Amino acid sequence: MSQLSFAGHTVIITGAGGGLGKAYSLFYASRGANVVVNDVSQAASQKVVDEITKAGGKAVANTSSVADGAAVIKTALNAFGGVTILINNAGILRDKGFKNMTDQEWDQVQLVHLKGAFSCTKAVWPIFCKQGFGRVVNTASAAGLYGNFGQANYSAAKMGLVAFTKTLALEGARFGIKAVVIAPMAASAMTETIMPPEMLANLKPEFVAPFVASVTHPDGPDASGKIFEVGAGYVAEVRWERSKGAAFKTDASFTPSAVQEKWEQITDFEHAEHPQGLPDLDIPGIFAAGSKLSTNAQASSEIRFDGKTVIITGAGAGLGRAYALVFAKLGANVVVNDVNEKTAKSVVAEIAKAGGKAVASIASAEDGEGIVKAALDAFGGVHVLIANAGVIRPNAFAAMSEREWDEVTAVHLRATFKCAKAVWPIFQKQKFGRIVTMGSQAGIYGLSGLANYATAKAAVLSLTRTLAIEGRKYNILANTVAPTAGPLIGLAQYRFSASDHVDAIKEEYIAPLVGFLSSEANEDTTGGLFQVAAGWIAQLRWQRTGGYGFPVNKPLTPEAIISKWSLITDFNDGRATNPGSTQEAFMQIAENFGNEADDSAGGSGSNSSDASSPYADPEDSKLVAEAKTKVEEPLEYHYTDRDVILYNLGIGATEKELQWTFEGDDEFAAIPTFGVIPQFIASGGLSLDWLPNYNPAKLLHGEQYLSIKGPIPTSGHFVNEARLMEVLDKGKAAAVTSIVETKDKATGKVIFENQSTVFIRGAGGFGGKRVGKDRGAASAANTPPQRKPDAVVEEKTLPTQAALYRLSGDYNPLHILPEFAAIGGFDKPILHGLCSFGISGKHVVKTFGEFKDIKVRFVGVVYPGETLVTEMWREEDKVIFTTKVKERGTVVLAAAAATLVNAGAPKAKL
Ligand SMILES: CCCCCCC[C@@H](O)CC(=O)SCCNC(=O)CCNC(=O)[C@H](O)C(C)(C)COP(=O)(O)OP(=O)(O)OC[C@H]1O[C@@H](n2cnc3c(N)ncnc32)[C@H](O)[C@@H]1OP(=O)(O)O
Repeated sequence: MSQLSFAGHTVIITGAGGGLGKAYSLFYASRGANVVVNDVSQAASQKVVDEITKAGGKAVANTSSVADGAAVIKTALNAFGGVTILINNAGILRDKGFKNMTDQEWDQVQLVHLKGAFSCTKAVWPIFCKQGFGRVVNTASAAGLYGNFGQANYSAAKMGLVAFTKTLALEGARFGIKAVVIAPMAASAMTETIMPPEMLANLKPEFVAPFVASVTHPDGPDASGKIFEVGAGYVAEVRWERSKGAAFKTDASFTPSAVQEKWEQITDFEHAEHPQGLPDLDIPGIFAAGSKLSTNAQASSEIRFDGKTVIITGAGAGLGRAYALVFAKLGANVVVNDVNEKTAKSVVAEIAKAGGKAVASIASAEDGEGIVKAALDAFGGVHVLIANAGVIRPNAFAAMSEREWDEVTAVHLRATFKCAKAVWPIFQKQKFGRIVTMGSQAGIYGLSGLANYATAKAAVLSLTRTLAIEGRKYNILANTVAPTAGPLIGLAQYRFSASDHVDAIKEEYIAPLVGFLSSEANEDTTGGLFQVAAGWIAQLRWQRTGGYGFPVNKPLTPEAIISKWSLITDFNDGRATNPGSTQEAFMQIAENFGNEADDSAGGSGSNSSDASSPYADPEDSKLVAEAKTKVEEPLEYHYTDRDVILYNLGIGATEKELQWTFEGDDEFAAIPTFGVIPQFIASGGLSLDWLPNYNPAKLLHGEQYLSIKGPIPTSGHFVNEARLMEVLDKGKAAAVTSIVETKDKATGKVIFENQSTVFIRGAGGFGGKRVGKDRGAASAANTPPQRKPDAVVEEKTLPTQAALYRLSGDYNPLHILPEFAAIGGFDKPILHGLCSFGISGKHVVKTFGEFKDIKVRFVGVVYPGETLVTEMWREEDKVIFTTKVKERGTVVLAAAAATLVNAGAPKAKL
């Protein structure tokens, strides 16, 4: 297709001074658009504007807060006379564990993300409606979709924007307005801490901008109301998936215990459905089917709440009242919160009359502390929070006032936050707590006329998910229930006119689910979202298409995205998944790291120089020959006693071995295998992304050879010179050997030579040679002789061994991050090859004395905590050895040997 042009369009991009916003600005400008670069930083926005104008584009800066949308839009009107596209991108982070999150940290995040998107969209809306064209892109996040530890505020805001977008799409359709929401994955503070730089390079904002351009162009695909995850060249669509659920007879046997009894059926996704909007339920049909069922079976022990105190906000009427009555009937002490004193007190009286225990708490639901105090004063504790309070201020988005927006978000969202905050320390301390929050179908699917309500309800959902994540280890379980009940909400959602249906949407049909989720009988359901109506309960989860991974070594374009649209949006091709957490979602994106186009090999040649490599080989393919010519900058390594001790400890030296762990010892020294440490930044940093299908998670250390050419100082300043030495094509895998010379910076004397081979699974098949050259001791087969070993040393590694060893410089997440290890194909993080190498090398030193070189092949993985058994055979000046894992009886180090310094004087200090 021909290049999409944005000539004649004016695009407003908020938060455009850096990162994604900047990438969007540059991209739109490069395609002919007028760009308004909004950022509160004058310097940052002006810099982007300058960059655009210098390149011949058109842009102006705006520095207003996004909460003042009118001021942002005014700049577009003044400079360009109109606006056609709005990208709500501005955002801030105030990450904090929930326990320590302040009101201010909560409010600031909501202000920028939610109120900012509302305000800017409100300001463009009448213009879009009038001109019959408009595009809005809102920025969510994986944290919003799945919840994320330490981001209760951010997750909530981001998920709020999902339902906001869906509602805009519904309301905008008849005006030619389309709204799309993306969850971009781009390099951020979060990923920086867990990803090596070569992985971060995959998360460039330039992989997101073309997607945004594609869905905002008038000729782009219709993605209105849809959700996409975008990053690292990977694009996939996300939608809700709902279990078929379970039906109940709506008589007195519809209890929390009846819900427990059918839990498996409720959460069975075998015949899942994919409703995309409202009305999605045949409420009268569901109700009629339920009434034909026989009495509901009950779980073996009845769910009761004796001795438990339950806070219910907004409990003076409707759903809250129904919950209060059920909890009281089941033995709970109930705190009936409501702003309306009369109704709250009448519910308390109703409970008392039936022999139950309840007190009223007359307060705004935002007064979490006050409500909790009422519970403590009356009952001395609190165990369950049902965050139910809500108001409804329906209005078309075009007419919705700021006040209507603020009131709804305050009562639904801020109040839920405040009440959860108030119960949290109590729940944490007593290691028990149940939280049920109220979602809504409007929050799931969006709903015309309820932009404020839908947004707040979706935000509550992700706040709850984050509470579930953070609360799990304290036995605090948090779930969201999306009820269809009550004349107000139920009828608003289903637009029933006939009063016949009022029976089907009774509030008491929601309470049994809320009761089960709040009970001790619920031992592990947390972070869930349930739809419930008229005697039917189902669970929802996300479903994501298999998506499409674009090559990461080529600039991504909107045209390329459009050409793969059917793959990006196909939920039925057998590749769809159900990510359940931000980490899982990220793993799928990370699989695209290293996805390179075949024709890229040796591509622009920008990395190569004409200099030939000392390791050039006529049998090398062009790809390998070019890679070998690259000359790396020398890398310095500076270390002290402390680094030596840390390394020695990392390979199992003990407090009794003072020569290795106490800098004041007369014989204080590095264990000789320390020689692999100074060079690691150089060999480990060699770029391998020129290999086809290179994926760092699939890299394993294959072999190591270390030659010690001078005494090892206990502190020093070295320089490393690294080269690519050999690249072998092992069919499915590539084996790449580098050589590094480590010299003393002051004297230039070579101290160590290392040859390291890495084995990259899935990166073979590029047509290189298969068998390497004889590299002497570095590639020797070192077959053990046919006799029993001369010495055997056994050592149990620590479960924390990899966590400790990595501090010596190999921060590869494979050794610490379960998600990353999973991408590599392992159940859990594995031990560094060089850690096992060091431990076995230490066994050789302790048994036979110092060595001047050592070589191993890593033939099996070791898990931290396993026992290593080094079997050694003395053969003249060599010690040949094999290392096994005792627990599994597998060989992990083979073809291994060390050449002794003083072959005549074996030292047996075991
Ligand atoms: C300091 C420098 C930078 C280093 C960066 C390192 C970063 C670190 O953080 C990473 C790590 O520490 S990873 C942990 C340590 N390593 C391991 O645990 C790997 C253990 N080994 C294995 O799993 C397999 O042997 C495995 C997977 C390696 C091979 O198993 P298979 O695929 O079953 O191989 P196989 O069929 O037996 O052989 C295929 C061809 O490959 C050659 N080969 C096998 N093992 C090799 C190895 N370890 N190293 C090099 N080549 C190896 C075989 O000879 C065979 O070649 P050919 O087909 O020509 O005969």
